[in-house]
Amino acid sequence: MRDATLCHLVTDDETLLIHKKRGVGSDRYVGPGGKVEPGETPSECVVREVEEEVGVRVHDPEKVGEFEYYSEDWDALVHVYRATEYEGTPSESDEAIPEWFPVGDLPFGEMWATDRDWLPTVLDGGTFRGRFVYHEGDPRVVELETGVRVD
Ligand SMILES: Nc1nc2c([nH]c(=O)n2[C@H]2C[C@H](O)[C@@H](COP(=O)(O)OP(=O)(O)OP(=O)(O)O)O2)c(=O)[nH]1
Repeated sequence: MRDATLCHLVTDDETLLIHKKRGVGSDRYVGPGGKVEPGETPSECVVREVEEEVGVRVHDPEKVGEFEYYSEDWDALVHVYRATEYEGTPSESDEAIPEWFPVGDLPFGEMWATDRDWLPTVLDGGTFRGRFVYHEGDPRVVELETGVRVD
């Protein structure tokens, strides 16, 4: 199972999403993130990916969740982080266009369907663990627990 990361950067009442220009999830809004490289820890990966995709450096991202997903041709374990402190101004890269959204008004219609099941918990400071299955590109929840310990 390959490892990947996602980062949800949260300020007082907004969160940063990206519109990916290519790769998994392109044309959807997602948190910045990507594949964990050999020799790298997930927390090193999330800092590197955020910097590569939107040009800001997050400080002390905290792991707040994880989900495993299975699809016809691959599976992955995604480590989800929340960060509140960062340096720099989000800017467009060749991979992504960053955009801030009010935490109470997220573009769920243009996100992975299962994000609406766990993202509000994360933005609210909670934790979760999930297991999803993707069928023809559409994920559905098989199992989801909140308020769990993740590390
Ligand atoms: N929000 C959300 N993100 C997801 C879901 N499934 C899923 O893989 N992702 C994220 C986790 C990773 O950040 C990314 C997939 O990793 P990837 O490494 O294949 O994507 P990438 O094209 O950005 O690759 P990379 O070269 O930047 O490493 O998509 C999902 O259901 N919801």
